[in-house]
Amino acid sequence: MTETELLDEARHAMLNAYAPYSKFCVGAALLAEDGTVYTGCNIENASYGASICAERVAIAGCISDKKRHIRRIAICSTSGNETFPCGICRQVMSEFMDEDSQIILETKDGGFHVYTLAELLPYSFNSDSMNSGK
Ligand SMILES: O=c1ccn([C@H]2C[C@H](O)[C@@H](CO)O2)c(=O)[nH]1
Ligand SMILES: [Zn+2]
Repeated sequence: MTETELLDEARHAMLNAYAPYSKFCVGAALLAEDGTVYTGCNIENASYGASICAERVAIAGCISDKKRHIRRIAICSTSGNETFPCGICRQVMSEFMDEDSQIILETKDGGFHVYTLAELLPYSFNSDSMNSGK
């Protein structure tokens, strides 16, 4: 599954976004350890704080299918430019992705830019943080 193929899946998932409040539609597609692709769209709520991002919807599908390792994730949105994942999504990604795993963002020209998780979330809090004092 290439970067472009994964972005195509994300773009397709974006069509299902439920975003009546922000009107900002996001799609995400991730590649699990076994090569399965999981997709997600943002799902908003009248109680705004109950909304969930596309990335976490995709991750929830993957984890509830008992795949615990994510190789890469692609994200696109109606902004037509790079949509960086929010802080909560970066933290959730860090639970299931390696520091050097790829986050693929669609760019304005229809291309993409690849970041590593470490670039987007340096010095992350993880399970090692809790064990380091023992
Ligand atoms: O990376 C992002 C950034 C924002 N959103 C959603 C949350 C909300 O529904 C809308 C506006 O913030 O976009 C995502 O799904 N992923
Ligand atoms: Zn998010």
